[in-house]
Parts: sequence; C-alpha cells; structure tokens
Amino acid sequence: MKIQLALDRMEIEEAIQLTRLVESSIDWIEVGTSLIKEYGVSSINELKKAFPKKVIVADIKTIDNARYEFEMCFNAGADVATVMGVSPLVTIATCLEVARRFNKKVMIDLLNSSEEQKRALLKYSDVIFCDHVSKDEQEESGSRNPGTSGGGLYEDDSLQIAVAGGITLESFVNLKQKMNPTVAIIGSAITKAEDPAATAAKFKQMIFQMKGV
Ligand SMILES: O=C([C@H](O)CO)[C@H](O)[C@H](O)COP(=O)(O)O
Repeated sequence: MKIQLALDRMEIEEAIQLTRLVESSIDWIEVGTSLIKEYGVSSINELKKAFPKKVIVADIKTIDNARYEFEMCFNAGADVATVMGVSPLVTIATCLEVARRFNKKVMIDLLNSSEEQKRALLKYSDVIFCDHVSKDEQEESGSRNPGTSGGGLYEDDSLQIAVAGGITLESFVNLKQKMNPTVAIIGSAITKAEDPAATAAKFKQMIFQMKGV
C-alpha cells in the first residue's frame, strides 16, 4: 500500500517544507485542489521541482474541458491527474487519451458517483479509482471513510483503488483490512499533526506491521 500525502489549504513553500519533514515515510505527493485553485499549475511545477523522484498527483478534479486541464497538469510535471467520476464518459475517455499520450495516469474520484455510473466506469482498467468521503461530508456531517463504501464493486482484485477522506491512525487498520487499497490518501492526519514526521512514520510502520494481515 502506498501513502499519498494530500497537501491542502497552505502556501506552496509551506507544502514543500512540510513534505521535506515526512518525505521518507510517504510515497506519492498530492498537490491538493485548494493549492491548484489558489496558486494555479505553478503549485504542481514547484512540487515536482522540489521532489523530482516522487510521483506527483495533481488533484485538479476535472469535470469538463478535460484535454486542456489534463495537458496543463502533465505539462506542469504531474504524473497522475484526477477527474470526477460523475463527469460525462466522454470527459473521462479524453483524460485517458491525454494520459496515454503523455505516458501518465488517471485517478477517477468516485465522490457522489451513482452505483450505475461506477459500474459504467469499471470498463476503464488502467486507472486508479478513488473512494472519497468529501471534506464537507467530514466537516458538516462528521463522516469518515470507513473503508467499506466501495462494497461489491471493488471485489475485483485487479482494480487499483485509492481511499480518501479523514483517514486517521485509528481508522487505518480497518481500512487496510476491509479494502486493502493500492493507495491511502492522507491529508490532515499528517499535515495538521503536532509532529508530522512522527505521525507519517507511524502510518508507514503500520503498513509494514500489517503486511500479510
Ligand atoms: O481531496 C481531498 C479533499 O477533497 C479536499 O480537497 C483531500 O485530498 C482528501 O480529503 C484527503 O485529505 P484529508 O481528508 O484531510 O485526509
């Protein structure tokens, strides 16, 4: 399981400094939607320059204008870019076409996607599906990703699954046992921790300890 550090609601320099503290415990770096909205694609560019060996995920959450937005992300140095699962299928197909051309990857964010739409999306094999409990669902309704919402859809072991939304050290074991995702997307639990380096190291250590669970 890989750890994707989600960087949100901070300045680019702060994001770089924070990532330096936890670099050895995390695998992928997510340039959060809030950073892209506040600072544009230069946020992607700066993070890639600072961490050229890490996989950079641009959480652009595309829903339309896919060719323009995905080309922009990949030209800025992203290795993975996100599209919303609720988008028209032509948008998703366009993201895949651009990603193939750049030899990069697509993450489909399933936030609020209907079961019917999820089933339609399963035809895309070389993508990462992201099971996501949103910030608003977390902050306004107290939800957390319990690692179960994927249900039967994710029984296919060949699918690459990412899980996001309020993951904590406490919920991590359940998540690993229930869904065993390819990628665990962790934001606030690390970025808002009193000691981000120690917290990220604990997540990493839990992955090692849970191997084979
Ligand atoms: O995608 C995200 C969210 O929509 C805010 O932009 C976050 O990356 C994701 O929720 C992970 O962050 P935490 O919930 O703080 O762990």
